[in-house]
This record gives sequence, C-alpha cells and structure tokens, in this order.
Amino acid sequence: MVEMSPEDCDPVALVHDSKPSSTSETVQTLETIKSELDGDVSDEVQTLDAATNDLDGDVTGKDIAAEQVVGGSDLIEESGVSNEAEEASPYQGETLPILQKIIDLSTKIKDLKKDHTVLSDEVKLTTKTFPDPEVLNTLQLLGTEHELLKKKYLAESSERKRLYNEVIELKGNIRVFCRCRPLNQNEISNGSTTVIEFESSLDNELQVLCSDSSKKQFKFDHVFRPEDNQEAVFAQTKPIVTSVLDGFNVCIFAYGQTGTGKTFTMEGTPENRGVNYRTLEELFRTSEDRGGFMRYELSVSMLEVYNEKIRDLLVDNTNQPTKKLEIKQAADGTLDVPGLVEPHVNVFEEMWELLKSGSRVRSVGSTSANELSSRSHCLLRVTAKGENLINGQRTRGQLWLVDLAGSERVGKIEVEGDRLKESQFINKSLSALGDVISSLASKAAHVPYRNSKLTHMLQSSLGGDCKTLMFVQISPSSSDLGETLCSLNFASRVRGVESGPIRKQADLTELLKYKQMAEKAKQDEKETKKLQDGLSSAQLRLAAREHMCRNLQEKVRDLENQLAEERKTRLKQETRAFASSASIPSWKQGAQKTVAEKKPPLAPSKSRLPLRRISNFLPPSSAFPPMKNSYSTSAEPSLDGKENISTTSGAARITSRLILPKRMSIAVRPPTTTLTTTQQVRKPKRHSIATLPALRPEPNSYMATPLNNTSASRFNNGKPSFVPRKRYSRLFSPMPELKTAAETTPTAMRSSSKFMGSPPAQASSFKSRLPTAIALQRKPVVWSPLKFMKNRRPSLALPSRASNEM
Ligand SMILES: Nc1ncnc2c1ncn2[C@@H]1O[C@H](COP(=O)(O)OP(=O)(O)OP(=O)(O)O)[C@@H](O)[C@H]1O
Repeated sequence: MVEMSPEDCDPVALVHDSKPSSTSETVQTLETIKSELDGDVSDEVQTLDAATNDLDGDVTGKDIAAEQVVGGSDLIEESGVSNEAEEASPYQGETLPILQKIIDLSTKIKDLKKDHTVLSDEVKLTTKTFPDPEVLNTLQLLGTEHELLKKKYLAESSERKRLYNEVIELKGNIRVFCRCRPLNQNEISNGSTTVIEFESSLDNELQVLCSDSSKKQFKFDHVFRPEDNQEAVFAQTKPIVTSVLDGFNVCIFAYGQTGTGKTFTMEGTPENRGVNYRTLEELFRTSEDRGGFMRYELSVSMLEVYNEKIRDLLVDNTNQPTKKLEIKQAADGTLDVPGLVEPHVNVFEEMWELLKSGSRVRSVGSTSANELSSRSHCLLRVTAKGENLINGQRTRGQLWLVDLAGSERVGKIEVEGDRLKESQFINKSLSALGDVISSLASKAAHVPYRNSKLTHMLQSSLGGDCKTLMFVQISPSSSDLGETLCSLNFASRVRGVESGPIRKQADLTELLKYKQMAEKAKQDEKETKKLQDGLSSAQLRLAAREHMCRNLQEKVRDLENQLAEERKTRLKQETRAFASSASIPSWKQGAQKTVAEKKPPLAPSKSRLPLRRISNFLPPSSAFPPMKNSYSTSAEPSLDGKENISTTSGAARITSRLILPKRMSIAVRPPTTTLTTTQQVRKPKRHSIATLPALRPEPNSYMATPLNNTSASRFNNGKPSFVPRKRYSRLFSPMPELKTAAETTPTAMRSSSKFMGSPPAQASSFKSRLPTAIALQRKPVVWSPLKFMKNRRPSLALPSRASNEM
C-alpha cells in the first residue's frame, strides 16, 4: 500500500494546490474541513429530507430544495475528489470514516437527485396535464346533474308542500284535541271519582258519565288520556307547527276550565316540556335541516290580553308605565301591533330565555281552583320568514301559541273585586272566541273578529287557509262534571268546523254539483221541448212539400203520357204518309205529302193512352244493302198485313225528304182502347222491326224507354228477367219506386242507355233525393226519337248492345 501524506488526502489542499506547513496544521485543517463538511452535509441532508417530504405539495419548494441539493452535492463531490489520496493518508484511521461518510452521503445525494428529477418530471407532467379533459368532463357532468337535481328538488319540494297541506286540510283546518288530566291529590283525598271513560281501541272518543248515570259520548280528532305524556301530545301537534316554515299561518290554543292543565300542555314544566318549548325546538331544528336550500329568520313576540288590554311581555314594565298597544291594519292588509317588541333570534336557547322572562311577568293570581291561575290570555307569536336559496322564493308564516285564561263559572270559583272583573273579561273574550269559531263553522259571511282583543289579534290565523288546533282540557273529577260538559260541548261546536272546512266544503261542493245538475236537467228538458216543437213543425212542412211534389209528379206523368201519345200519332202519320207516297203516282205525291204533313189534333190527355213500347233499335247494317245517297230501313206494313221492306231508291228519297230525322222507332203493340179512324185502319198491320218474336218481352210487363237503365242491365247480362212492371216508364215513376240516386240520376241513366245522344248529364254531382229536385232533373232527359236522330246524325254505326238485344 502506498503511503500518502496528509496533504495528498486534503481535498482543500488538493483543490487549492496548497501545502500544509506541518502535520498538526494538516490535522487541524482536516478537522475543520470535516466539521464543515459534517455541518454542510447534515444541512443538505435535512434540506433534502424536507424537500422530499414537500415534493408532493409544493413544486417550487422542491425546485429550490433540489437546487440546494445540487449545490451541496457538488461541494461534496469536490470534497471527495481524491478518495484514493485519502486512502494513502497516514491519518487514514481517522479520516476514513469521515470520507466513507462523505462517500455514502454523496451516493445518497446522487440517488436523491435522481429521485428529485423523476419526481420533478412527474410533477411537471401532472401540472401540465391539469385539469385533465376527463376531469373537466366529469365536472361538467356533475354540474349538469347538480342543476337537474336542483330543479327536481324544487318540484318535489313544492309537491311535498302541496300534499302536506292537502293532508292537513283533509284532516280539517280546525282540529280539536281533547286532553284529560289525571286526578290531583286534592281530588283523590276528597274522594272524587272519575267520570271520564275512554274506548280502549279508539283514540278519538270518550264518554262522560253524567249525574243521571247516562253516558254522553264525544268525538274529537284525538283524545289524550291522563297517562299520555307531553311527547305523545307533541307527536300529534308537530305536523301542524312545521307548516309555519312553509309559509302557513297556524294557531294553537288551549281552552278549558281553570286548573285543567292548559298551561301544563302549552308551557309544561322543566321536567315535562310543553308544546311551546317543543315547537320552538322543532322549528329551529327543521330550519337548520333545511339550511342547504332555505334561509329562515325567526322572530318572537309575547303578549297577554289582560282585561281587554294588550300587554307586551317582552318589555320590562316594572319601572315605567305600561305602553298602550293597539291592533292596527298594516299596509299589506295584515294585522299588527305597532310597538310590539319582536326580536330576531338565531338560536333556540336565546328564544327560550326570552320566553321564560315573558312568562315570569304574566298576570297570574290565585283562585280557589288554581293556586297559580292564569288571569290573562297569553299569546306567543313566532314569525318565520323564509327565503329559498335556489329560486329566491320568499315565505312568511306566523304561529300563534295561545294559553287561554281559564273558563270558569264566576259563582263557582268564588271571586270578587279584581278577580271578578278579570273573570268577566275572560268569559267575555272566550265567548267572543266561541262566536268567531261558530261563524267560521257555519261559513257565515261576517265573522265577528273585532268583538274582543283576543279574536282580533288572532284574525289572520283563525279561519281561511290557516290551520287551527284547539286543545280542550278537561278534568276527570266528578266534582267538575258540569264544567267538563260545558267545555266538551263548546269543543264539539268547534268540531263542527272539525268536520272541517274541507269536509264541509266537500259537502257543499256535492250539494252545489247536484243543484247544477238539476238546473241543467231543467234546461235540457226545455231544450228538448223546443226541439220537439221544431221537429213537428218541420215534419208538417215536409208533408206539405211532399204533397206538392206528388202533384208535380202527377203533372209530369200526364205530360209524359201526352208526349207519348203525340209521338205515337206522329209515327202513325209518318208511316201512313210514307206508305201512301210509295203507292201513289208521283203526280199525286205532292198532294199526299200535304195531307201527311198535317198532324191530327191531339186527343185529350186523359183519353189518350201511353205509348206501350218504343223501339229505337236500328236494324243491323247487314240486313239492309247500303244505299248510295240515302237509306231507309223502315218497316212498311202492307195492306194485306205482311211486312214489306221497301228498298227502292225513289221511295227512300221520298222518305228521307218526308222524315227528315233518321227516325227508326216504330210503335209495336196496337192499343186496346178506342183509336182514331186512321189508327184503326192500320192497327193490325203495324209491327216494329225490333219486335222479333224471340226477343219480344211480355207486352204488359215491360215498357222500355231509352233511359230505363234497368232494362239495359237486364239485357246486358244476357238473362232477361221479366219482373212485372208498372205501365209507365221507371224514369217517370212515382218517387217511392226510386230506390237509389244511382238508378235515377241522369248520369246513371245515360251510362246504361244505348241512347248516347240523350241530353248530356248535368248532374254528375247530383245528390239530391228530394222528389222535387229529381223531378226537375228529369226534364232534360225526356227522350224524343226526333232529338235522338238529330243528335246521332254523324254516325250510323249500331251500338253493340243494340245488336245484342236484337
Ligand atoms: N296531564 C297532566 N299531567 C300531570 N299534571 C297535570 C296535567 N295537567 C295539569 N296538571 C297539573 O295540574 C295543575 C294545573 O295545571 P295548569 O296550571 O296547567 O292549569 P290551567 O288550566 O292552566 O289553569 P288556569 O286556567 O287557572 O291557568 C298543575 O299543577 C299541573 O302540573
């Protein structure tokens, strides 16, 4: 091993390239360096530790610490440059541990530096990527969800309020609870017995044993027995009081004979807290529960009505004259007592302290019934103003907690002087309260609130949509039977309201509904009568019109007959003229023509017979050779009765001159009745070319007219059916026979008629079924062979159906 001088292992000396003067100096120097290094290293290590600990939190701190570490480590590195020299030092035994320590520390520092770098990178990475898009998205989603929940909450909250209110209303806006106190020591010692009996299974009924041993039953919303504690009482009361926080006005009062426990129920004792204490406690608790979305401001007032005077119980009046307080109507229509102290309270304890101080100054006196009898009505008012933090909606509810003065018979409690006066005022105000409640129960138009200070004060919390709860306090003692019955009867009257405005309203609504129904039925009856009258007059008018229509139809029928007759006569004349023109010499033709053109006078319509059958069928073209100039296919009856078809061109020319229209129809059947002389001569010989025996229908069963669509349909299907028919055309048949509009409308007739030249259908939209309308519509479709020939002039082609029929 090579020995090294102390100078060689001195890092400072190495760095600065200096040489120590002696060994002791060198040792000293080394010691100094060692201590310096120790201090520095420990500092650096501490710094590093601290920096490492802080890395998670403070990036800047870490950076600074890291810089320090870097500086420190550099120094150490510098210090440990010549490890080898140290190893060679003669003071190796002393310096070795130091150097080893330095080396260890420098290694540690290096490691820490690495860690620091890694952590710094991590931190930088986290800082750069913050806020992460995913985090942002989640935040956004949470925000939306929050908004939705807020909306839902508001909806649910208002629904809860509504339902809650409905439940209270269904139970009755004025509810009556009865509470019976236990027999007190005096009563027990006096040997008084209990006259009150309770139904074991029912908590809303009680029976009073009357002096004549009869039992009187009373029913209330709830009956509390002597063993029921304050908690049980408040459990039933709680739902009503909390509605103050929803903005409703509530009034709870205790009524009853003196010494029956009114004050005990309302105020209670420190051991048995009453309704007031528990109510206020509940209000504060609920308002705190709702703190997340509602902000409430509770204020309290306490006053008494003593001898019809209002006295503020929260003001110490001992050293000053009592301030006179009056009830006034505020600008918003509510009643208030200007000057009444109404401090805001933030905590329950504060409020309770205030109320305790007020109770202490309340007017009490000793009566024969109660040592500490309340000689005034004590009214505690809690005003709850609420603000919804979500939608800003504001509510204001007032709660009155009233401990009434004892109702007692003046004679019974043996009072005189001031006590007597007090009792008179008490009874007067209680009687006024009874009147108000009775008016509310009977839904009277006027409620006498102003008859006493008590009712005037409670006006805004009695009736209407306010919730009222009355405790009727009774004594079980037989000695108080009369008073008990009085109180119970009064409470029953109040309970007339108990069945409540809601139930009463429901009843009234039902009654109103039935009334309205009865009125409607009456009106309906009147209406029906009117309609019936209208209907009968319309029926009369209709009958008259029908009669008129029938007359018109008759006329139309006559005209039709007349027309048919005329046609028949004309045809005969034409035929005769044609026959004679064919047989006589040409020199006589002129004279003959003149005769033929002369029409015989028409017979009176009644003596003329309707045309039995008119045939309009043109003979098939093949049956007649085509003619050069004109044509004539008329069937010519000869004098010997044989049918003779003339085809001479001369005769045809004459015919075409004589019969200008291409008339093809010839009457078929000879009339059976009397005819004119001319007709008689030709009667047996006349036949239509269309009347071939095979196809001729029953002469009397069918009267074909061009417009008879029924006939068309009959022949169309190739199965002629000869249903007996009326003798006249269906077209002009009486209305009852016209079954459908399709059968009678000109369109329908035209479509089935082979007489395509019939007057154009004008009633494609024809819908009327009235006889008059139909009769009018028929006029244009009266068929005439002449008209037909005129219209058909351009075409000589035979309709296919005509050939079928042939
Ligand atoms: N339910 C009850 N349980 C136990 N004790 C009761 C009950 N009700 C009343 N008492 C007791 O009866 C006494 C008279 O009660 P309280 O003073 O409340 O009667 P009150 O009706 O207020 O009388 P007043 O009208 O004269 O003020 C008290 O000592 C009270 O503790």
